[in-house]
Amino acid sequence: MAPNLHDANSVFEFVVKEGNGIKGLVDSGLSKVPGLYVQPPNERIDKENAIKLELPPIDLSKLDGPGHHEVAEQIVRAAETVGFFQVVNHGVPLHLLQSLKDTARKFFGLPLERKAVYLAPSSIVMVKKLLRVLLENIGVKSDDSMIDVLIGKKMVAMIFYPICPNPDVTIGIGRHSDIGMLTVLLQDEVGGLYVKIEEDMDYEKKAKWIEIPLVPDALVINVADMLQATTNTIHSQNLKHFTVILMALNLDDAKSIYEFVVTEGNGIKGLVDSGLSTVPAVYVQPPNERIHKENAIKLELPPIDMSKLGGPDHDAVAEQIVRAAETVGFFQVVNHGVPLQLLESLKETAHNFFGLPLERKAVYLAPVSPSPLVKYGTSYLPEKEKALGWKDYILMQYTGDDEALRYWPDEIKGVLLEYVRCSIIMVKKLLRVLLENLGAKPDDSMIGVLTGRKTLAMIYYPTCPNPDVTIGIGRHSDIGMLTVLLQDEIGGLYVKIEEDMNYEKKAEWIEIPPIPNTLVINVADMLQVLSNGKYRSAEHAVRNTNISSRVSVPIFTMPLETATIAPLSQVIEKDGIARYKEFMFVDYMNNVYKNALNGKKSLNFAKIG
Ligand SMILES: O=C(O)CCC(=O)C(=O)O
Ligand SMILES: [Fe+2]
Repeated sequence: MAPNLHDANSVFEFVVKEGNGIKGLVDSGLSKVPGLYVQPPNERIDKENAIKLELPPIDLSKLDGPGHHEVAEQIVRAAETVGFFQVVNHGVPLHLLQSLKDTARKFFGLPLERKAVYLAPSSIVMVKKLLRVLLENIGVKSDDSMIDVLIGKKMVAMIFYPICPNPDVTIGIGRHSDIGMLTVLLQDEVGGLYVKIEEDMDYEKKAKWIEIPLVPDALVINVADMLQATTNTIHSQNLKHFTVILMALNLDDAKSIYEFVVTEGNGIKGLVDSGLSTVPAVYVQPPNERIHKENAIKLELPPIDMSKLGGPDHDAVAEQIVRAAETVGFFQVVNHGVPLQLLESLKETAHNFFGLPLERKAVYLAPVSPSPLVKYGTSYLPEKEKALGWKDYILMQYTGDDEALRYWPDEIKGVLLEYVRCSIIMVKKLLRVLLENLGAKPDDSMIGVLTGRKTLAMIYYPTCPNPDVTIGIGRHSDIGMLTVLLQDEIGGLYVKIEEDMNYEKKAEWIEIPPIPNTLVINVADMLQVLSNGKYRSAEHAVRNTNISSRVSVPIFTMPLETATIAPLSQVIEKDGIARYKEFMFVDYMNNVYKNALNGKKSLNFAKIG
């Protein structure tokens, strides 16, 4: 129902209370602005009284080079005079600016609950640089923590100015200054942003306004109240306001979600933090990929006591390990040699890491990571997966302590190194038991080759508003030898039941329940191949929950890339047939990594027949 345009109450009700906005008003087909929107003459902007800002855009790329002083001087001059300037080569990707404008237009056509906003990390980096220059100029040595305080609060907005039938009498936003430190603004190609000329601005012409002209690819920066105050009273402690460019996130637009989550590296955590209440369509799994809790039973195998290996109960414990590897392919271990205190720190460290500001994690995104050993991301192969997984991760290759200390993120490397050191001892013991049972006589060098490659991960599964339709990690088997997994108390790890598993009940999944102080161990593909299929590299997946976020910390032990893998001769002899061919591990790995996760299809590469 369109409002009666002569009745201010009815207009107010329609635009403000019902939330139709000015857009709703324009869409209802009005030809003249309602009285409520007519500004008193002195609040209007007369275009005749305006001049254009003549300051050329400032090239921020020069800030890090020999031109630093000159550019810094330009920034300072602009901040001291007009208080507005424009920047190019600002580090915010240009395609992002375009998609921001596109999304902004679509955005206002969407129902309210489908709107979410996020900060482009690159814009924060730029603001920090500008602020540093401006503070240095007034003699303030700013450190990271001071800058973080000054821009601790970030507000984003997206503003839509509908076409106006009488632009001479209306105002989009009335005269004001911004309250924060610095404002970053992206304007589109329509124009209309004016700065009021003050007497001390030294403009010859008797103009009232300076128009900020349109410069392609530029961002507009303006000094806000706190920076003006800061230049006088820098020690004041309550300076925490700052406004920054926003990015609009259209939750129905798969491309925009992908850019936000994957390309910019906000991850699912960023998505959840932006306050969404339903899962975007790209995360909704086809029904047959979901885990139905009703179809699951709990693993009833008690945890295996690793401390008994080598003692009088050795054979009984070895037997438990072998049985578990032959049946479910998953088991849990206690007295595993990894200090319990370390398990707690690992979980806490994982939560802390994913809680870091985006800039600290996004440096490890694959295209920019300082080392191929470290990779931060969300789905493993997002460009190939039909529906994306509801998780974020950081992956690290272990190639030795020195490289780990040098390249792994500072916040996590200490605990992870200790974890891999203690775990590998246990993995080697398990492997020895499992290989000896097959009739092999594994020496240290064989065990060394088979576990030569180690990949660690910290995985973060954010709370999910619709856990019944998403998947944290889709069905897959691990590719290496044995996986060690620390899971927290939330649960969600499920193993797929196969026909030959001999479960009486008609269940589809076995849940691996969290048990304090234990580690989960599972057989991976290479061990299935070596055993000629005797040990089961089980298909597994992770379900999300809407109760809490979950973390897990796996170590994937694998053969060296150059290792030749084939069923052990002792087993072939006994079986009378080889079920898998001989191949180099690197070829197997490359084949898996080029495809999206797909149950146990990975093993087809090695199958004979
Ligand atoms: O997080 C988990 O519980 C399992 C993770 C997993 O299966 C994997 O990363 O391969
Ligand atoms: Fe796995």
